[in-house]
Parts: sequence; C-alpha cells; structure tokens
Amino acid sequence: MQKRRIKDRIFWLGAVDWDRRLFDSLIPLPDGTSYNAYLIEGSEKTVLLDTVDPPMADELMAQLEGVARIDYIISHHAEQDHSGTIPRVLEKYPEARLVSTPKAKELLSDLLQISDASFKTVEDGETLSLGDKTLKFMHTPWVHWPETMVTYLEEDRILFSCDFLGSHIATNELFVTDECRVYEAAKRYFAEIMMPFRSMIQKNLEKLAPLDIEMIAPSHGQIYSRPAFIMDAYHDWVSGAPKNMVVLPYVSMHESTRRMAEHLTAALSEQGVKVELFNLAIADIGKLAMTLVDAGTIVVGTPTVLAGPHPYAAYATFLANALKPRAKLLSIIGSYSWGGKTVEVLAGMIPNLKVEVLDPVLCKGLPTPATFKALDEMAVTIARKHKDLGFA
Ligand SMILES: Cc1cc2nc3c(=O)[nH]c(=O)nc-3n(C[C@H](O)[C@H](O)[C@H](O)COP(=O)(O)O)c2cc1C
Repeated sequence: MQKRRIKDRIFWLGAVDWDRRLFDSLIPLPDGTSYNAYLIEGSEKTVLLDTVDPPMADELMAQLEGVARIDYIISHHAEQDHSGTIPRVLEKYPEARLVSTPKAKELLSDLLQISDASFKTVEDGETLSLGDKTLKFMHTPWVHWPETMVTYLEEDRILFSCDFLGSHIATNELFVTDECRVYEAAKRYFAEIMMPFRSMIQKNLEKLAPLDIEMIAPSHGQIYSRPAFIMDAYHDWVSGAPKNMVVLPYVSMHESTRRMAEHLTAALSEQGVKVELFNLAIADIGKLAMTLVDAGTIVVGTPTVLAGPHPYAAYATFLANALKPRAKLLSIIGSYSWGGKTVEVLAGMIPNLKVEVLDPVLCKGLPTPATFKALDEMAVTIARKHKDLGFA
C-alpha cells in the first residue's frame, strides 16, 4: 500500500498484516492487525513516527522511496513491531536523530543495538519544532512497557498514541467507520495488553485530558476522528465497579465438571447474574481476557488431574492472575476421584488478584443432588455479594 494522506503534510505509512493470527506467540488476532507509522513534513523538518514489524520492512522502505530527508525518527515504544525497522531507516537516513524517552533509549540499545550517537532523548513535556508544526512529547509510562510515550502535534491537534488506545484490525480504511467493530477489537486489545496497568492508564488518561484532540492516531488499527469514543471506553474499562457478571472458564474430560459448570450457569441466570462460560479446550483466550475486563466474579471449573488442576485450568488461572482484572470474588468448582491438591494449587496461583475466595464446590465423580444444591447456594451468595458491592 502507498503512503496515504491524513491531513496537510501528514501521512499514514506502514503495513496491514491481513494474515497474522497470533501476536507475541500468544494472543489470537481474529482480524489481523496493522503497524502504523506516520510521516509529518514540517516547513523545516521532516519526521517519521515509529516504523513496522521487521517482516514488513520492505513495505515501509518502498513508501519512503520518494522521501529525500528525514530529520527525526520518533520512537514511542521499543517493542519490535514498532521499532524493529528503525535500523533500516537509520541506514537510509544516517543523519536522522532517533527521539525517545531516556528509558526507551536503554531498551532500544539492548533490543536493536542502536548506537548512542543516533539518539536524542526527550523529557516529559518537551517540544520539538518542525518549523510550522510542533511536536509535544508526553511520557506515558506503562502503556504497556515502562518506556512508552505519546506525541501531540499541536497545530493539527493529533495525538500519536502508539500502542495506547489501539486495536488489532486489518483494514484499508484509515479512519474508524464502524465503532461497534472497533469497540470489540479495542476492548480485546485492552484486555490482553493494557489491563494489568489499569492504575497507570488512569493516570495517563488524566494527563491527556487537558489536550484538545481532533484525532488519535495509534500504531495498530484505525485512526479515531471521534477521540471521545475510545477515551470514554478506556475510562469505563479502568475505573468504576465491575459488572454483575461471572466469567466461568472450565475444562472437563468426562462431563462431571461440565455438568457442574452448566448447572451453576443456570442457577446464576435464575439469580439475574450474567455468565460468560468458556470451555477451555476450545476457548479463544482473547475472548476470555475480554470478559475479565468486566467480570465481578471468576469461577474456575476443573477436574483433578495428577493431583492438581487440569493444565488448561491452570493456564487460565495463571493468565487471569497476570492480567489483574478487577473481579472481587473467586471460586473453584470441579470433580475428582481419589484426591489431590487442586484447590490449594489454584489458590496459590492468584497472588495478584484482590479477591475474596468463596468456598469451592468439589464432588467425587459425577455431581450429586448435594453438589447441585451447593452450586445453587454459590449462585445465591454471588448474586447477593454483587448486589452488596453495587455491581450492576
Ligand atoms: C489423566 C487423569 C489423571 C487423573 N488424576 C487424578 C488425581 O490425581 N486425583 C483424583 O482425584 N482424580 C484424578 N483423576 C480422575 C478425575 O479427576 C475424575 O475422573 C473426575 O471425575 C473427572 O472430571 P471430569 O468429568 O470433569 O473430567 C484423573 C483422571 C485422568 C483422566
């Protein structure tokens, strides 16, 4: 794809990765993604903001063919999907200075072995004049690495936010046209990448609030010409109470835990509690992460396998602990035959979660009427606690 004009002397460059289905060897990408770079031609200086993932470097280099000079390359984030092509750009434009936070300089030096002489580090709030256009750099740490920053182009009121506020979507439409679709993709992205840093995100949102923003141009997905859409969504995801909702990831080899999970789902429905049920043998882990953004309660369903939880249940629990969702309650249900330490192992895997652990419901073999009664009681307890906690 050729470079594309966004506004007067401001262009999108980069690559659309239609086929990519997995990110970080972990995260499913149902809609592919894009690596967005941007070119700004000031009256005196020209800058490139970020680059692309190295496998797509040729596309960026082809777009730069007609660009005679680049004075600055802005690196908002040192992760290789944005920074990995910087060495090639520096080879083509050896006079260009690489602008980053001091922390990003450290990371870029380690990850890409870029020499010290190329760097110009910038402090929080520092500006850089391109002649008739001015860049203002704002340090926004932990969205989602420690070195991240964003750039505000003052005259055009564009915020270049890199990973912050982005979404994984492959499309040839530069601007958001379908907010419902982008909401889903951005929420998935937030859940997988940003959720562990909720409090830092809140601080960064507050820091950006005074800016008069006409457009937000992230480094994945589409450009927002209605910034309030994504800002409001982020406010909702990081602050406020969770929802009256249970996320119930489970795995079952011989039906017992599945019957328990389905019974609990029905009992919670009777109590007016929304349930997101995931069979971990086939679940999209990204979708599970998305539901963790809102869940008031997490219930993990697992049989006992080799004296502990089924590995899929352990994986989901490990993931939930790493993502640090705002759920306030957690419990465990499942079936066993002769014994083990399933509950102890799972309970020991959630040090990051600030949850009250409700009594687990375990049964030997197939669930009995007593098992179902205990699950009914669990549903009543969850519904009551959600109400007391004000989860709507
Ligand atoms: C590979 C394997 C290992 C198991 N290890 C244990 C165990 O260590 N302790 C135990 O109590 N049951 C163990 N079981 C039995 C299951 O926990 C039991 O059959 C349970 O009811 C299965 O639940 P499910 O129907 O939800 O899969 C094991 C079963 C399998 C297939």
